[in-house]
Amino acid sequence: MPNEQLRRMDAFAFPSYSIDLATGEALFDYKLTGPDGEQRFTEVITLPLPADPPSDETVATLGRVLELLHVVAGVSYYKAAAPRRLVLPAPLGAAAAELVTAVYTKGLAEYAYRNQLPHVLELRPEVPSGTVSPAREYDDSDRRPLSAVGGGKDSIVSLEALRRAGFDPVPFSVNPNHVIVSVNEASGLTPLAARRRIDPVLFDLNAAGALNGHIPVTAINSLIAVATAVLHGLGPVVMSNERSASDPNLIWNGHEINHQWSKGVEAEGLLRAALAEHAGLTEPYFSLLRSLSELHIARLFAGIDRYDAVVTSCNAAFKLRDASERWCRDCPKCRFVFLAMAPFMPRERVVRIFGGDLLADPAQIPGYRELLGVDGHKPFECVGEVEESVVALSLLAEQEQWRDAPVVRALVDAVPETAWSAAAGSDVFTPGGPNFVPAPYAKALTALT
Ligand SMILES: CC(=O)N[C@H]1[C@@H](OP(=O)(O)OP(=O)(O)OC[C@H]2O[C@@H](n3ccc(=O)[nH]c3=O)[C@H](O)[C@@H]2O)O[C@H](CO)[C@@H](O)[C@@H]1O[C@H](C)C(=O)N[C@@H](C)C(=O)N[C@@H](CCC(=O)O)C(=O)O
Ligand SMILES: Nc1ncnc2c1ncn2[C@@H]1O[C@H](COP(=O)(O)OP(=O)(O)OP(=O)(O)O)[C@@H](O)[C@H]1O
Repeated sequence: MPNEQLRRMDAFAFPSYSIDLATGEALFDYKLTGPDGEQRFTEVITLPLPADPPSDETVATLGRVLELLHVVAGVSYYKAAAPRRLVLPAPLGAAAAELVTAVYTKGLAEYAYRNQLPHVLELRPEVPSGTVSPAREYDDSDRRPLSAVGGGKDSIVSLEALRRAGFDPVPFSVNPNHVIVSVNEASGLTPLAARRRIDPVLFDLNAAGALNGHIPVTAINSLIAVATAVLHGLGPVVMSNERSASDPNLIWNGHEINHQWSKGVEAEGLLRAALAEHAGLTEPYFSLLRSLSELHIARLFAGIDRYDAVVTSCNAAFKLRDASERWCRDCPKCRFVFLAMAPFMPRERVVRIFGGDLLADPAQIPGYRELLGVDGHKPFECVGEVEESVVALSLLAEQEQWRDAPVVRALVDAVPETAWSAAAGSDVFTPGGPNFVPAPYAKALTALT
C-alpha cells in the first residue's frame, strides 16, 4: 500500500484472535482502515506447550490474558499510520482500558515525539459498551516463578537471586537468540521459549517509508510471559526492571517521554491491575529489581561470574535483522553498562566481557558526555540516570586501575561541580521507591549479597 494512503488511515481495529491449543500458535489480526481501503496484519505468537493438556479453567484464564495481549501487541501495526481512532474489539473493565490507553499513549510517547505526532499522546480508545463477565480468580503465587531472560546483566541478577534463594525459577524468553540461548545454557536451568513473528508486511511498509519508531516492547513480552506461565501452571512472572526505568528522558508538550515506559513502575502497576481484573490473576507479574538503581544491579552482577562469556546488554545484538554478535561497543547502552560495571571489577575482566576497553578510547568521549549530562538529554536507550553515571565516574577516578584512562580523565574535567556535589549525596546504592515485590520474594536479593 502506498505511503500516502497509509497516512490517510483513520482507524485501527482488532478483527479477531485465535489460538490452536494443539500447536500453541495464536493468530492476532489487526486492520488499518481509511478512505482508500484497508491494510491487514497478522501477528503469530507461538506459546510453548505443556506436557499435559490444559484444563478448561486454564484455557479460560489463558483466553483472558490473550485478549489483553491481542490489544497490546497491536501497537507495532498502529504505529505504521497513527490514525486518530483506536477501536477496541470488545468491552473492557476500567483497569484494562487504562492499561490499553497508557500503552498506546505513554508507550508510544518517544515515537510520537520523534515523528511530531502530538495527537498520539491524546489517543483515547473506543471501548464497545457492555459488561465483561468477571474472571475466575486464579491464585498461582506459590508455584515456581517464570523468570524473563533478556540476555543482559539485569535478568541474570534476578535469575541467580531467585535460584540462590530457593525459588527454582524457570527461565523464559520470547524469540531467544544465540545470546539468550547461551545465557540459559550457562545457568544450567531448563528454559521455556515463545516465538513471536511480526507480520512481514510491516517490514515492507517500513521499507516504503511508513511511520516507524519505538514501541513498548516490554509490555508485549510481559503478557506473552504471563500467558506462558498460565498455560504451564507456573507462578508469577519475574521481571528485572530497575528503578531508573521509570524516569523520563524529556518533557514534550507537557508529557513525559520515556523510552523505557513499559519497563517503568507505572506500567507494572497497570499491567498487574489489568491482569487481576480481566484474567483474575492474583499475583501475575512483578519486577524483582524495581527498587535498585542500574549501578546497584551492576555491582550485584559483578559478584556472579558464570555468565561473563555470554552476558550481552547491547540492544544491537537483539535486532531482528543484521544483529551484532555481542556488544557493539559504540552505543549508549554499551557505554553505560561498561561504566557501571567498571568500578566493581578488575579492568581485565570488564574488558574481556566487552571485547574492548571503552574507557581507553577517546572516540567514546562525546557519547559519555551525554550520559553524564554534560551535553544533550539522556539518550533514548536503556541507560541509567545521569547521577548514576557521575557516581560511577567518581568511583573510577578513585581507582588506580582507571584514574588515568583517557576517557576517565577527560570526563572528570568535563563534569560540572554541581553534578559532583549531587553525586556525593546520592542514594544510588540505597534501595527505594515503589515496588510490587510480594512478601515471600522480598528477601530474594539478599541471597546475592
Ligand atoms: C533491537 C532494537 O533495539 N530495535 C529497535 C530498533 O529497531 P530496528 O528497526 O533497528 O530493528 P528491529 O528490532 O529488528 O525491528 C525491525 C522493525 O520491526 C518493527 N518492530 C520490531 C519489534 C517490535 O516489537 N515491534 C515492531 O514493530 C519496527 O518497525 C522495527 O523498525 O528501532 C525501533 C524503532 O525505534 C525500536 O522499536 C526497536 O526496538 C525493539 C522493539 C526492541 O525490542 N527494543 C528493545 C531492545 C528495547 O528498546 N527495550 C527497551 C525497553 C522499552 C520498553 O518500554 O519496553 C529498553 O531496553 O530500554
Ligand atoms: N526476549 C525477551 N524475552 C523475555 N523477556 C525479555 C526479553 N528481552 C528482555 N526481556 C525482559 O524485559 C526486561 C527488560 O529488558 P532489558 O533488556 O532491560 O533487561 P536485561 O536484558 O536483563 O538487562 P540489560 O538491561 O543489561 O540489557 C527484563 O526483565 C528482561 O528480562
